[in-house]
Amino acid sequence: MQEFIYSSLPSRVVFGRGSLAALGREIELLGAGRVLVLSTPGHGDQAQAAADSLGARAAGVFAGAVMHVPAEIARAAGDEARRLHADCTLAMGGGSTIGLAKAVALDLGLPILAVPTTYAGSEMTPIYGITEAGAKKTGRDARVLPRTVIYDPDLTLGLPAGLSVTSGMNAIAHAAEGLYARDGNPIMSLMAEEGIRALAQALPAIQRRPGEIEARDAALYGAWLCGTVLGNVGMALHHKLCHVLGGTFNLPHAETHTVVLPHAIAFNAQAAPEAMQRIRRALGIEGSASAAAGLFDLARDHGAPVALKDIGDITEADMAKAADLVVGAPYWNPRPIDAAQRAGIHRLLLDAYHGNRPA
Ligand SMILES: NC(=O)c1ccc[n+]([C@@H]2O[C@H](COP(=O)([O-])OP(=O)(O)OC[C@H]3O[C@@H](n4cnc5c(N)ncnc54)[C@H](O)[C@@H]3O)[C@@H](O)[C@H]2O)c1
Ligand SMILES: O=C(O)CCC(=O)CC(=O)O
Repeated sequence: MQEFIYSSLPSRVVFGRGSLAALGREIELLGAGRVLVLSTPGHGDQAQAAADSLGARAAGVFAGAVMHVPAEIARAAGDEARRLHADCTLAMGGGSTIGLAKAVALDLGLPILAVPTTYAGSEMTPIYGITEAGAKKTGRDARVLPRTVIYDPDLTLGLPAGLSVTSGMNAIAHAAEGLYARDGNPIMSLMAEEGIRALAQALPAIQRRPGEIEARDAALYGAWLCGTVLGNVGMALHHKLCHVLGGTFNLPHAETHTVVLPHAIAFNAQAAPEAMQRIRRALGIEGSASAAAGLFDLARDHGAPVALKDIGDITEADMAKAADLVVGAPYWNPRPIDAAQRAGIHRLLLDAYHGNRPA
């Protein structure tokens, strides 16, 4: 057995169909009396309904969350929280909304109650990301970890099939990198493998029938596990690539993870054989396909994009700039990233750009 250190993060999870009904009780347990409800612009009505259900404990609604948390939006939400004398935020939505709550927590120390409606996993992590002047800055801070998370699969029934698959792949990416994290441990590996298995089984069912609650339930369970892994152990090359592509080239988050993951896994395959075995097992691969090819097939066969050129305003020439940014400030990786790897990273990005299936 490898040597390891295991410490768990303090958060309370309420899971199950209809669990949003426990919102009032959970806010009361947090001792909050002036809750600012956050959402994206498209979900202002849902946020308002949650605020209405809280009655006098609600201070207001800020429905301005935007992907990758632009710094000016974070400042505007913080100003609104100050103006309303908020003592807590309720983040109802995907990673963008939860990310905005985290930016407010970083600024004002307000506790977060998160109600995730995608599979991105941010609700289980003390990781924040804020984008300013074309660069995404990420960090870890205990203040941004949501205190309470309500997982209600009913709220995910309206998530379109396409976004469900890419968001699920985003979650799978957290677990896949957790399997070879520098600070990995056996508990996180168990969670990672189970999280990938749950999502790999649920996503095809959701794509066939987006309204099937059993599959939604399993996907949210998988997202919880994968998010927990991301929160507890370090990220590596795959996340670095996605942070550069999202922060600098404004590519959509979940789609970028979906396209890049097979290529990052292929790049790391020889350096992390046990992780590859676990990913293959979790994906249910019986033949000779690699973990990387299995992930590519899971995305391609269920309607998700597999090429960067198809998901945003980005050119083949941008891949060289992205490679420079990744190599210039790398995250730890099982296959170390230094200047000598630049050509390999550039090749990886070109494969992702064109949507080539990894061997
Ligand atoms: N810090 C972390 O640990 C962490 C982890 C994962 C992702 N993130 C961040 O999260 C962001 C991406 O989050 P995301 O992929 O969840 O996307 P998102 O939150 O931007 O949501 C995507 C779109 O789907 C809509 N939506 C959300 N839930 C819905 C539902 N149930 N039904 C219908 N529509 C719904 C949203 O309104 C939005 O328009 C990125 O900024 C990323 O960096 C952070
Ligand atoms: O933008 C953030 O909040 C960081 C995102 C992160 O670390 C996980 C991810 O890329 O999905």
